[in-house]
Amino acid sequence: MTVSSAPGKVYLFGEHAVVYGEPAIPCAVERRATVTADPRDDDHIRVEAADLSLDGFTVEYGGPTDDAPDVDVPTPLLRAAMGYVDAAVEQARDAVGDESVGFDITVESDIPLGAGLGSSAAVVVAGIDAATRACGVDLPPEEIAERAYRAEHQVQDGQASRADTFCSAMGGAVRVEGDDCRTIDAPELPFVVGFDGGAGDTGELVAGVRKLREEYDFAADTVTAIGDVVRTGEALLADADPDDPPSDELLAELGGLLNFDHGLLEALGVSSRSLDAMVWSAREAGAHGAKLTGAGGGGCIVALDPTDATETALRYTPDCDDVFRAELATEGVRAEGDGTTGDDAPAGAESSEGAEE
Ligand SMILES: Nc1ncnc2c1ncn2[C@@H]1O[C@H](COP(=O)(O)OP(=O)(O)OP(=O)(O)O)[C@@H](O)[C@H]1O
Ligand SMILES: C[C@@](O)(CCO)CC(=O)[O-]
Ligand SMILES: [Mg+2]
Repeated sequence: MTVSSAPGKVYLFGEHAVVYGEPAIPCAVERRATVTADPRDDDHIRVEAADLSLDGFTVEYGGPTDDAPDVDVPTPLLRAAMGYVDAAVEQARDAVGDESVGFDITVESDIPLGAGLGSSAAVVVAGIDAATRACGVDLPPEEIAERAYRAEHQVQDGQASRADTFCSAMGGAVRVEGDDCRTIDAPELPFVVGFDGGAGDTGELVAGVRKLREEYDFAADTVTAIGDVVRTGEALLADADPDDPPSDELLAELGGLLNFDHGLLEALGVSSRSLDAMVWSAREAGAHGAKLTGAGGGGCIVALDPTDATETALRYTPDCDDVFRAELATEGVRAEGDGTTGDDAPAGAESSEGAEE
Protein backbone atom coordinates (compact mmCIF):
# COMPACT_ATOMS: atom_id res chain seq x y z
CA MET A 1 0.00 0.00 0.00
CA THR A 2 1.42 3.38 -0.97
CA VAL A 3 0.25 6.75 0.21
CA SER A 4 1.08 10.06 -1.48
CA SER A 5 -0.11 13.58 -0.87
CA ALA A 6 -0.01 16.74 -2.95
CA PRO A 7 -0.96 20.34 -2.14
CA GLY A 8 -3.63 22.62 -3.51
CA LYS A 9 -2.79 26.15 -4.64
CA VAL A 10 -3.88 29.74 -4.79
CA TYR A 11 -3.15 31.95 -7.77
CA LEU A 12 -1.19 35.05 -6.84
CA PHE A 13 -1.78 36.14 -10.44
CA GLY A 14 -2.67 34.95 -13.91
CA GLU A 15 -5.46 32.34 -13.93
CA HIS A 16 -7.46 32.12 -17.16
CA ALA A 17 -4.90 34.17 -19.13
CA VAL A 18 -2.43 31.30 -18.62
CA VAL A 19 -4.65 29.14 -20.84
CA TYR A 20 -3.75 31.47 -23.77
CA GLY A 21 0.01 31.49 -23.18
CA GLU A 22 0.31 34.38 -20.73
CA PRO A 23 2.43 33.71 -17.62
CA ALA A 24 0.84 32.88 -14.25
CA ILE A 25 2.13 32.56 -10.70
CA PRO A 26 0.32 30.00 -8.57
CA CYS A 27 1.55 29.19 -5.05
CA ALA A 28 1.11 25.79 -3.39
CA VAL A 29 -0.67 25.99 -0.03
CA GLU A 30 -0.85 23.62 2.93
CA ARG A 31 -4.14 21.94 2.12
CA ARG A 32 -3.49 18.50 0.67
CA ALA A 33 -5.13 15.62 -1.14
CA THR A 34 -3.96 12.21 0.03
CA VAL A 35 -4.26 9.16 -2.20
CA THR A 36 -3.66 5.55 -1.18
CA ALA A 37 -3.04 3.00 -3.93
CA ASP A 38 -2.91 -0.76 -3.59
CA PRO A 39 -2.31 -2.91 -6.68
CA ARG A 40 -4.90 -5.66 -7.18
CA ASP A 41 -4.66 -9.18 -8.58
CA ASP A 42 -7.12 -8.27 -11.34
CA ASP A 43 -7.53 -5.29 -13.68
CA HIS A 44 -10.31 -3.63 -11.69
CA ILE A 45 -10.21 -0.20 -10.11
CA ARG A 46 -12.00 0.33 -6.82
CA VAL A 47 -12.26 3.91 -5.65
CA GLU A 48 -13.27 5.26 -2.28
CA ALA A 49 -13.75 9.00 -2.39
CA ALA A 50 -15.53 9.96 0.79
CA ASP A 51 -15.08 13.72 0.33
CA LEU A 52 -16.97 14.00 -2.93
CA SER A 53 -19.99 16.26 -2.66
CA LEU A 54 -22.22 13.35 -3.71
CA ASP A 55 -21.90 12.40 -0.01
CA GLY A 56 -19.22 9.92 -0.97
CA PHE A 57 -19.56 6.48 -2.51
CA THR A 58 -17.60 3.37 -3.25
CA VAL A 59 -17.58 1.86 -6.71
CA GLU A 60 -15.89 -1.10 -8.36
CA TYR A 61 -15.59 -1.54 -12.09
CA GLY A 62 -13.72 -3.49 -14.72
CA GLY A 63 -10.69 -2.92 -16.93
CA PRO A 64 -10.16 -0.07 -19.38
CA THR A 65 -12.85 -1.38 -21.73
CA ASP A 66 -15.57 -1.81 -19.10
CA ASP A 67 -17.78 1.25 -19.38
CA ALA A 68 -20.67 0.07 -17.23
CA PRO A 69 -19.78 0.53 -13.57
CA ASP A 70 -22.20 -1.26 -11.29
CA VAL A 71 -23.35 1.57 -9.07
CA ASP A 72 -26.56 3.36 -8.33
CA VAL A 73 -25.45 6.83 -9.47
CA PRO A 74 -26.27 8.41 -12.87
CA THR A 75 -23.43 7.57 -15.26
CA PRO A 76 -22.60 11.16 -16.36
CA LEU A 77 -22.32 12.19 -12.71
CA LEU A 78 -20.11 9.24 -11.96
CA ARG A 79 -17.94 9.92 -14.99
CA ALA A 80 -17.57 13.57 -13.98
CA ALA A 81 -16.64 12.62 -10.44
CA MET A 82 -14.29 9.80 -11.40
CA GLY A 83 -12.72 11.41 -14.46
CA TYR A 84 -9.63 12.70 -12.67
CA VAL A 85 -8.97 9.48 -10.74
CA ASP A 86 -9.47 7.46 -13.94
CA ALA A 87 -7.09 9.67 -15.89
CA ALA A 88 -4.49 9.43 -13.09
CA VAL A 89 -4.71 5.63 -13.16
CA GLU A 90 -4.35 5.66 -16.96
CA GLN A 91 -1.18 7.76 -16.66
CA ALA A 92 0.19 5.50 -13.92
CA ARG A 93 -0.46 2.39 -16.03
CA ASP A 94 1.35 4.00 -18.94
CA ALA A 95 4.29 5.04 -16.75
CA VAL A 96 4.77 1.55 -15.29
CA GLY A 97 4.23 -0.11 -18.68
CA ASP A 98 1.33 -2.30 -17.52
CA GLU A 99 -2.00 -1.31 -19.08
CA SER A 100 -3.98 -3.83 -17.07
CA VAL A 101 -2.76 -3.35 -13.51
CA GLY A 102 -5.73 -2.78 -11.19
CA PHE A 103 -5.79 -0.71 -8.01
CA ASP A 104 -7.73 -0.10 -4.84
CA ILE A 105 -7.65 3.69 -4.52
CA THR A 106 -8.68 5.81 -1.58
CA VAL A 107 -8.88 9.60 -1.90
CA GLU A 108 -9.00 11.89 1.11
CA SER A 109 -8.68 15.62 0.76
CA ASP A 110 -8.93 18.78 2.78
CA ILE A 111 -9.14 20.90 -0.38
CA PRO A 112 -12.69 22.05 -1.18
CA LEU A 113 -13.88 20.78 -4.58
CA GLY A 114 -14.24 23.08 -7.55
CA ALA A 115 -13.42 26.10 -5.41
CA GLY A 116 -10.27 27.39 -7.13
CA LEU A 117 -7.78 25.71 -4.82
CA GLY A 118 -6.72 23.07 -7.34
CA SER A 119 -8.34 19.98 -5.81
CA SER A 120 -8.38 18.21 -9.17
CA ALA A 121 -4.66 18.75 -9.77
CA ALA A 122 -3.77 17.62 -6.24
CA VAL A 123 -5.83 14.41 -6.61
CA VAL A 124 -4.27 13.63 -10.00
CA VAL A 125 -0.70 14.40 -8.88
CA ALA A 126 -0.98 12.38 -5.64
CA GLY A 127 -2.84 9.61 -7.52
CA ILE A 128 -0.15 9.17 -10.18
CA ASP A 129 2.59 9.20 -7.54
CA ALA A 130 0.85 6.67 -5.27
CA ALA A 131 -0.14 4.31 -8.10
CA THR A 132 3.29 4.31 -9.78
CA ARG A 133 5.17 3.84 -6.50
CA ALA A 134 2.79 1.02 -5.63
CA CYS A 135 4.19 -0.70 -8.73
CA GLY A 136 7.78 0.00 -7.69
CA VAL A 137 8.36 2.94 -10.05
CA ASP A 138 9.57 6.23 -8.59
CA LEU A 139 8.88 9.10 -11.00
CA PRO A 140 10.62 12.48 -10.61
CA PRO A 141 8.14 15.28 -9.72
CA GLU A 142 8.65 16.91 -13.14
CA GLU A 143 7.35 13.77 -14.84
CA ILE A 144 4.45 13.50 -12.39
CA ALA A 145 3.63 17.14 -13.28
CA GLU A 146 3.72 16.44 -17.01
CA ARG A 147 1.57 13.32 -16.73
CA ALA A 148 -0.87 15.06 -14.39
CA TYR A 149 -1.17 17.86 -16.94
CA ARG A 150 -2.05 15.34 -19.65
CA ALA A 151 -4.68 13.85 -17.32
CA GLU A 152 -6.27 17.26 -16.55
CA HIS A 153 -6.07 18.25 -20.21
CA GLN A 154 -7.94 15.09 -21.18
CA VAL A 155 -10.64 15.38 -18.50
CA GLN A 156 -11.14 19.10 -19.14
CA ASP A 157 -11.53 18.59 -22.91
CA GLY A 158 -8.31 20.35 -23.76
CA GLN A 159 -9.08 23.35 -21.53
CA ALA A 160 -6.18 23.20 -19.08
CA SER A 161 -2.85 24.88 -18.55
CA ARG A 162 0.13 23.29 -16.83
CA ALA A 163 -0.12 25.73 -13.91
CA ASP A 164 -2.17 23.77 -11.33
CA THR A 165 -0.52 20.42 -11.89
CA PHE A 166 3.06 21.77 -12.00
CA CYS A 167 2.45 23.79 -8.83
CA SER A 168 0.97 20.82 -6.99
CA ALA A 169 3.79 18.48 -8.04
CA MET A 170 6.65 20.88 -7.28
CA GLY A 171 5.31 22.91 -4.33
CA GLY A 172 6.27 26.49 -3.49
CA ALA A 173 5.69 29.40 -5.85
CA VAL A 174 5.92 28.58 -9.56
CA ARG A 175 5.81 30.43 -12.85
CA VAL A 176 4.12 28.83 -15.84
CA GLU A 177 4.03 30.22 -19.35
CA GLY A 178 2.89 27.72 -21.98
CA ASP A 179 5.10 24.67 -21.52
CA ASP A 180 7.80 26.68 -19.74
CA CYS A 181 7.33 25.72 -16.08
CA ARG A 182 9.71 26.72 -13.29
CA THR A 183 9.82 27.13 -9.55
CA ILE A 184 10.57 30.65 -8.37
CA ASP A 185 11.84 32.18 -5.12
CA ALA A 186 9.22 34.16 -3.27
CA PRO A 187 8.93 35.42 0.29
CA GLU A 188 6.32 33.79 2.53
CA LEU A 189 3.19 35.77 1.68
CA PRO A 190 0.36 36.31 4.21
CA PHE A 191 -2.45 34.59 2.28
CA VAL A 192 -5.94 34.62 3.75
CA VAL A 193 -8.49 32.47 1.92
CA GLY A 194 -12.24 33.10 2.02
CA PHE A 195 -14.53 30.32 0.76
CA ASP A 196 -18.18 30.95 -0.13
CA GLY A 197 -19.06 27.25 0.23
CA GLY A 198 -19.81 26.98 -3.48
CA ALA A 199 -18.03 25.91 -6.63
CA GLY A 200 -17.56 26.93 -10.24
CA ASP A 201 -17.44 24.78 -13.34
CA THR A 202 -13.87 25.18 -14.62
CA GLY A 203 -14.63 23.92 -18.14
CA GLU A 204 -17.63 26.21 -18.57
CA LEU A 205 -15.80 29.27 -17.21
CA VAL A 206 -12.76 28.69 -19.43
CA ALA A 207 -15.04 28.22 -22.42
CA GLY A 208 -16.80 31.52 -21.60
CA VAL A 209 -13.53 33.45 -21.57
CA ARG A 210 -12.44 31.75 -24.80
CA LYS A 211 -15.65 32.86 -26.50
CA LEU A 212 -15.36 36.46 -25.30
CA ARG A 213 -11.72 36.57 -26.38
CA GLU A 214 -12.63 35.34 -29.87
CA GLU A 215 -15.57 37.73 -30.15
CA TYR A 216 -14.10 40.99 -28.90
CA ASP A 217 -10.66 42.48 -29.35
CA PHE A 218 -11.07 44.25 -26.02
CA ALA A 219 -11.58 40.90 -24.30
CA ALA A 220 -8.40 39.60 -25.95
CA ASP A 221 -6.69 42.80 -24.73
CA THR A 222 -8.03 42.09 -21.22
CA VAL A 223 -6.35 38.68 -21.30
CA THR A 224 -3.08 40.30 -22.43
CA ALA A 225 -3.47 42.90 -19.66
CA ILE A 226 -3.63 40.08 -17.10
CA GLY A 227 -0.29 38.89 -18.53
CA ASP A 228 1.08 42.42 -18.02
CA VAL A 229 -0.06 42.38 -14.38
CA VAL A 230 1.77 39.06 -13.91
CA ARG A 231 4.97 40.40 -15.51
CA THR A 232 4.85 43.44 -13.22
CA GLY A 233 4.24 41.23 -10.18
CA GLU A 234 7.03 38.82 -10.95
CA ALA A 235 9.51 41.70 -11.23
CA LEU A 236 8.50 42.76 -7.70
CA LEU A 237 9.01 39.21 -6.41
CA ALA A 238 12.38 38.93 -8.14
CA ASP A 239 13.59 42.06 -6.30
CA ALA A 240 12.48 40.78 -2.89
CA ASP A 241 14.67 38.70 -0.58
CA PRO A 242 12.87 35.33 -0.32
CA ASP A 243 14.33 34.72 3.15
CA ASP A 244 12.92 37.91 4.69
CA PRO A 245 9.29 38.55 5.53
CA PRO A 246 7.79 40.75 2.82
CA SER A 247 7.88 44.49 3.56
CA ASP A 248 4.63 46.48 3.84
CA GLU A 249 5.69 48.33 0.72
CA LEU A 250 6.03 45.09 -1.26
CA LEU A 251 2.68 43.82 0.08
CA ALA A 252 1.00 47.10 -0.88
CA GLU A 253 2.38 46.90 -4.42
CA LEU A 254 1.48 43.21 -4.81
CA GLY A 255 -1.95 43.88 -3.28
CA GLY A 256 -2.62 46.63 -5.81
CA LEU A 257 -1.83 44.14 -8.57
CA LEU A 258 -4.14 41.52 -7.00
CA ASN A 259 -6.93 44.11 -7.07
CA PHE A 260 -6.20 44.94 -10.70
CA ASP A 261 -6.13 41.26 -11.65
CA HIS A 262 -9.50 40.70 -9.95
CA GLY A 263 -11.00 43.62 -11.88
CA LEU A 264 -9.82 42.14 -15.18
CA LEU A 265 -11.17 38.68 -14.25
CA GLU A 266 -14.46 40.33 -13.26
CA ALA A 267 -14.57 41.99 -16.69
CA LEU A 268 -14.09 38.57 -18.27
CA GLY A 269 -17.19 37.35 -16.44
CA VAL A 270 -15.64 34.80 -14.09
CA SER A 271 -16.35 36.46 -10.73
CA SER A 272 -19.62 36.20 -8.83
CA ARG A 273 -21.61 38.20 -6.32
CA SER A 274 -20.27 36.19 -3.38
CA LEU A 275 -16.66 36.33 -4.60
CA ASP A 276 -16.98 40.11 -5.05
CA ALA A 277 -18.57 40.44 -1.59
CA MET A 278 -15.64 38.60 0.02
CA VAL A 279 -13.11 40.61 -2.01
CA TRP A 280 -14.69 43.86 -0.79
CA SER A 281 -14.87 42.68 2.84
CA ALA A 282 -11.17 41.91 2.71
CA ARG A 283 -10.30 45.25 1.13
CA GLU A 284 -12.45 47.20 3.58
CA ALA A 285 -10.83 45.34 6.48
CA GLY A 286 -7.46 46.65 5.34
CA ALA A 287 -6.08 43.75 3.27
CA HIS A 288 -3.36 44.91 0.88
CA GLY A 289 -5.38 43.41 -1.95
CA ALA A 290 -7.79 40.61 -2.78
CA LYS A 291 -8.88 38.61 -5.82
CA LEU A 292 -10.69 35.45 -6.77
CA THR A 293 -8.46 32.41 -7.22
CA GLY A 294 -8.71 29.67 -9.83
CA ALA A 295 -11.50 29.35 -12.32
CA GLY A 296 -13.99 31.52 -10.36
CA GLY A 297 -17.77 31.45 -10.67
CA GLY A 298 -17.86 30.72 -6.92
CA GLY A 299 -15.42 29.19 -4.48
CA CYS A 300 -12.47 31.04 -3.01
CA ILE A 301 -10.82 34.43 -2.87
CA VAL A 302 -7.29 35.10 -1.71
CA ALA A 303 -6.27 38.25 0.17
CA LEU A 304 -2.91 39.51 1.41
CA ASP A 305 -3.01 40.52 5.06
CA PRO A 306 -0.40 39.86 7.76
CA THR A 307 -2.85 41.00 10.48
CA ASP A 308 -6.00 39.25 11.73
CA ALA A 309 -8.30 41.96 10.34
CA THR A 310 -9.26 40.23 7.06
CA GLU A 311 -9.90 36.87 8.74
CA THR A 312 -12.15 38.56 11.30
CA ALA A 313 -14.03 40.57 8.67
CA LEU A 314 -14.58 37.51 6.46
CA ARG A 315 -15.90 35.55 9.43
CA TYR A 316 -18.67 38.16 9.69
CA THR A 317 -19.33 38.29 5.94
CA PRO A 318 -22.63 36.51 5.15
CA ASP A 319 -21.31 35.26 1.80
CA CYS A 320 -18.27 33.66 3.44
CA ASP A 321 -18.66 30.08 4.65
CA ASP A 322 -15.09 29.40 5.78
CA VAL A 323 -11.92 31.41 6.21
CA PHE A 324 -8.39 30.24 6.85
CA ARG A 325 -4.81 31.38 6.59
CA ALA A 326 -2.96 29.48 3.84
CA GLU A 327 0.72 28.78 4.47
CA LEU A 328 2.93 28.29 1.44
CA ALA A 329 3.46 24.53 0.93
CA THR A 330 7.15 24.30 0.21
CA GLU A 331 6.86 20.57 -0.50
CA GLY A 332 4.93 19.42 -3.55
CA VAL A 333 4.01 15.78 -4.07
CA ARG A 334 5.41 13.56 -1.36
CA ALA A 335 5.28 10.03 -0.05
CA GLU A 336 3.46 9.70 3.24
CA GLY A 337 4.74 7.19 5.80
CA ASP A 338 3.92 3.95 4.04
CA GLY A 339 7.24 2.15 4.24
CA THR A 340 7.83 2.02 0.48
CA THR A 341 9.90 5.14 -0.08
CA GLY A 342 13.58 5.57 -0.75
CA ASP A 343 15.64 2.66 0.57
CA ASP A 344 12.46 0.87 1.59
CA ALA A 345 11.16 0.72 -1.97
CA PRO A 346 10.19 -2.78 -3.10
CA ALA A 347 12.74 -4.90 -4.95
CA GLY A 348 12.86 -3.96 -8.61
CA ALA A 349 11.96 -0.34 -7.92
CA GLU A 350 13.54 1.89 -10.47
CA SER A 351 13.45 5.46 -11.56
CA SER A 352 11.72 5.71 -14.88
CA GLU A 353 13.33 9.02 -15.79
CA GLY A 354 13.26 9.20 -19.54
CA ALA A 355 10.25 6.92 -19.68
CA GLU A 356 8.33 9.63 -21.52
CA GLU A 357 6.41 8.39 -24.47
N1 LIG B 1 -11.48 14.48 -2.61
C1 LIG B 1 -11.72 14.15 -3.88
N2 LIG B 1 -12.03 12.89 -4.21
C2 LIG B 1 -12.26 12.55 -5.48
N3 LIG B 1 -12.23 13.42 -6.52
C3 LIG B 1 -11.92 14.70 -6.25
C4 LIG B 1 -11.64 15.12 -4.92
N4 LIG B 1 -11.35 16.45 -4.96
C5 LIG B 1 -11.46 16.82 -6.25
N5 LIG B 1 -11.80 15.79 -7.02
C6 LIG B 1 -12.09 15.82 -8.46
O1 LIG B 1 -11.81 17.15 -8.92
C7 LIG B 1 -13.03 17.76 -9.41
C8 LIG B 1 -13.00 19.26 -9.14
O2 LIG B 1 -12.05 19.84 -10.04
P1 LIG B 1 -12.17 21.30 -10.64
O3 LIG B 1 -11.03 21.52 -11.56
O4 LIG B 1 -13.56 21.52 -11.15
O5 LIG B 1 -12.02 22.21 -9.35
P2 LIG B 1 -10.72 22.57 -8.52
O6 LIG B 1 -9.54 21.85 -9.07
O7 LIG B 1 -11.02 22.33 -7.08
O8 LIG B 1 -10.61 24.14 -8.74
P3 LIG B 1 -9.70 24.96 -9.81
O9 LIG B 1 -9.39 24.07 -10.95
O10 LIG B 1 -10.54 26.15 -10.16
O11 LIG B 1 -8.50 25.35 -9.00
C9 LIG B 1 -14.13 17.03 -8.66
O12 LIG B 1 -15.36 17.11 -9.38
C10 LIG B 1 -13.58 15.61 -8.65
O13 LIG B 1 -13.75 14.98 -9.90
C1 LIG C 1 -8.87 28.85 -15.03
C2 LIG C 1 -7.52 28.16 -14.99
O1 LIG C 1 -6.53 29.07 -15.47
C3 LIG C 1 -7.11 27.81 -13.56
C4 LIG C 1 -7.99 26.87 -12.81
O2 LIG C 1 -7.42 26.63 -11.53
C5 LIG C 1 -7.58 26.95 -15.89
C6 LIG C 1 -6.21 26.34 -16.17
O3 LIG C 1 -5.18 27.02 -16.03
O4 LIG C 1 -6.18 25.16 -16.55
MG1 LIG D 1 -9.00 22.00 -11.16
